[in-house]
Order: sequence, then C-alpha cells, then structure tokens
Amino acid sequence: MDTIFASATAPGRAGVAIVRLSGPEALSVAQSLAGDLPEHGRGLRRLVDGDDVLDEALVLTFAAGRSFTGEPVVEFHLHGSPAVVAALLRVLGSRPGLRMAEAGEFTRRALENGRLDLAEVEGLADLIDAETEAQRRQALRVFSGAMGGKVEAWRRMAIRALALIEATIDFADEDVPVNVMPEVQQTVDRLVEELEREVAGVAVAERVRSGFEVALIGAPNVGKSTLLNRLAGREAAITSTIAGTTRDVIEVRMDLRGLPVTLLDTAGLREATDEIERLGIERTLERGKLADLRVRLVEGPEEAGDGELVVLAKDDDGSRGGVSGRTGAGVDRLVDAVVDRLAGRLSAIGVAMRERHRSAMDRALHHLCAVKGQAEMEIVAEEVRLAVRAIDSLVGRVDVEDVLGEIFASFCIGK
Ligand SMILES: Nc1nc2c(c(=O)[nH]1)N(C=O)[C@@H](CNc1ccc(C(=O)N[C@@H](CCC(=O)O)C(=O)O)cc1)CN2
Ligand SMILES: Nc1nc2c(ncn2[C@@H]2O[C@H](COP(=O)(O)OP(=O)(O)OP(=O)(O)O)[C@@H](O)[C@H]2O)c(=O)[nH]1
Ligand SMILES: [Mg+2]
Repeated sequence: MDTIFASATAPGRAGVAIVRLSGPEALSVAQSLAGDLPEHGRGLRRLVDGDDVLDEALVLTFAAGRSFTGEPVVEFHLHGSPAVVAALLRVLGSRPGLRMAEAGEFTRRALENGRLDLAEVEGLADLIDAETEAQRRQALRVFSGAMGGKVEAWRRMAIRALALIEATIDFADEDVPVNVMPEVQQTVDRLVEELEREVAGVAVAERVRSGFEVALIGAPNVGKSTLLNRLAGREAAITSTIAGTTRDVIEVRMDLRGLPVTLLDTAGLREATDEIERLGIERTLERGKLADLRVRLVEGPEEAGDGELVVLAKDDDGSRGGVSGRTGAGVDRLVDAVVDRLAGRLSAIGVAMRERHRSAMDRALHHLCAVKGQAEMEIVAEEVRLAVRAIDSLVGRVDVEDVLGEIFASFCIGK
C-alpha cells in the first residue's frame, strides 16, 4: 500500500490548515521534515526541507491500528495560508513513494481496514455535505453505526430461522415429525414487517438529504414572488404590477428552522394570454404536483386541497390571519405551518437513507416473501440465505466493490 497525502481542509485563508499523510511511510517522511517524533503522539516542530523552513507546525502522529484509516497517519497542523499548504504539498509530492490522495481515499482505507462500515461511510459523506440541522442529525445517526446495529438484529433473526430449517433438513430421515415452519414463518414475518417499515422511511430520508420542495402557487398578481423574496431575504424573483410576470419556475434553497427546503416561485395560474405564459403555467402545474407541499396564496376564503396550505395574501397588517410579502406580517406563522407539515413526516425515517439501502432491502423482502407456502425446505433455506446476503450488503459485508465507485464519487480530496 502506498503512502498518500492531501490537505484535509478547504483551500483558502484559514487560521489553521491540516495536511494528512496515511500509509507505511507516513512517520518516516514526517520525521525527515520535523525531526524525531513519537510513533503515536504530538509535538510542535519546525518543518525543514533541506535549508528551506516551511512552517512551525503542530504534528500529530497516529500509530497503525490507532488512526482514522487504520494505517500509520501523520497530521501537520499548519498556519493556514494557501502558500504554506502549497509549499508542504510540493515537498511531499517530490518524495519517492508518496502521492496525492484521490477523492475519498482516506475514508476508503478506513473502510478497507474495517474502521468504518459501508453505511457509516455513506453517513460520513452526508455529514460532510450537511447544511441544515436536520441533515446533520440524520447523517450523524448513520455515521454513528445505527445501520450496523439494525443489520445485526435482522441478521440474527434470519440466522435463527435458518438454523430451524437446517435442523429439519438434517433430521429429515428420522421419524419424529417436527414442523418448524410456523416458527420460521413467524420470524420471517417479523423481519418483513421491520424491513417494510424501513423501506417506507427512505423517501422521507431522501428528502432530508436533497431538500423538501415547497411550491408557491396561486393566481397572477396575488403576491407569490414578493413572498418568495421576503422568505429568501433577497430579490430572487422579479415582481411587478403586471399579472403574468413570473414564467419560469424560480428555485431558492433555504434553511427553514433546520429543514432543507427548496422554495419554488411559479407562474400565476389563469387562462394564458400568450404562448410563453402558457408554457410557464404548464411548468408550474408539473412542478407543483411533484412538490412536497403547495402553499396556495388566495385573495378570499378557499378550501385547502391535498398536500396544500391555503393562505390569505396581501394581509399587510396581519389582521386577517393571512400573510404579507410586502410588510412581512404573518410570515413567521406561515413558516411555522410549513415546517410543521414537513417535520411531521420525519418520524417515518429509520436507519435507511438512500436508494441503495432501499434496493438492498427490497431484495431481502423479495426472498423473504418467497418463503410463504414453500414446502421444499431446501428452497426455503436458500431464500433466507439470499435475504441475509442482501441484508449484509447494507453495511458492505458483501458486494462492496459494485457500489464503492458511486459512493466515493461524492467525496472531496482529503477525506
Ligand atoms: N485533526 C483531525 N480532526 C478530525 C479528524 C481527523 O482525522 N483529524 N476526523 C476525521 O474524520 C474526525 C474525527 N475522527 C477521527 C476518528 C478516529 C481517529 C483516530 O485516530 N482514532 C484512534 C485513536 C487516536 C487517539 O486517541 O490518539 C483509534 O480509534 O484508535 C481520529 C479522528 C473529525 N476531526
Ligand atoms: N399590498 C400588498 N401588495 C403586494 C403584496 N405582495 C405583492 N404585492 C403587489 O402585488 C403585485 C404583484 O406582486 P407579485 O409578487 O409580482 O405577484 P405574483 O403572484 O408573483 O404575480 P405573477 O408572477 O404575475 O403570477 C406587485 O405590485 C406587488 O407589489 C403584499 O403582501 N401586499
Ligand atoms: Mg411572480
């Protein structure tokens, strides 16, 4: 295994920047720059390359088996200027046996050395990308091994069913007829129920990862764009007294009380007077239908449809319980209502967060459902074994290679 290095902090001005090394040569290379260092410890050292002083740095060393990657690791905590980091990276790049790390390579080594399981790696990727509180919490749960715990429990249930079946197969010749199938079926049913619940949570977890969509809809001129601008805190959309101003769907990402939300401003709904407006209205209807929630601005009392909040517009003094994009009246209350509606769905989330998890659990369910009514014990056993395999793939115990590329594609260099 070669020794890799990279800046672990974003390039640019910062108080402190970290450059990391991982691999068999990490300590000896660090010692050649910093002088004597403990195998596992830290020291403040002057980094010297020939007669060039690079920086005075805090150097952290981690022994094999006691580091993030599981390999010998060295961290240089440098003064955070781009020039200092560049100088050290240049020197490291010129040392034989050292090379710049690829995106996610430190984490890949942690996975290969069993320091993290596959779900934890996915959690880590999400944690690094987290922008809102809901994203941070969700990612941290997976990163902290929540999936591993579940997989262990599911695995034990399946193995127990398998043991019962195999016992029957082994003693098939003996004439004590024991029907283990009711107990097997009971265990399988419980497992199916748990997996189905997890599958149901994936759609919401995906929303937390990518953001909920909330569409502002309503008649032309009702004040949708003005309200969007108020919520965004900037002039994201053009507003005017002319009905039919907005045509394209305008998206603004925001953090609503910790929830990631993409707010959509849309074209006012009416019989279009021209072709461009008609196309805009078509887009509005399409995107509105896909949105997680529609906020419909109205000028008088109206009934709310499914997945819709109806709000009275242009209530400038807030006296009628509505909202005003112009004065800001009622905006906090509207945000509360939106967050309430979306947050209500979060309770469905379990430990499964991604399409990969869903498809693995779907595979497990497919095999478990084939158990019902199956009289051939060998086939029952095989189906349960295949279900265990699908469950194992959730944490990367099997079939890891197929998915690694996709997962690490989202990592940045230095992680
Ligand atoms: N400076 C620094 N901060 C960091 C990281 C890092 O790699 N370096 N991390 C990177 O993601 C995160 C922390 N995760 C880490 C996980 C394990 C080990 C580690 O070396 N564990 C050893 C014990 C080391 C010790 O206590 O001396 C072990 O588990 O045996 C380090 C960081 C966030 N902050
Ligand atoms: N008094 C008052 N006027 C508003 C309010 N919101 C918008 N307006 C005015 O109503 C007109 C239309 O506002 P827009 O925000 O462009 O309306 P819209 O719903 O986006 O309209 P379209 O894009 O044409 O569908 C503008 O003249 C705004 O200044 C409000 O809360 N109170
Ligand atoms: Mg508009």
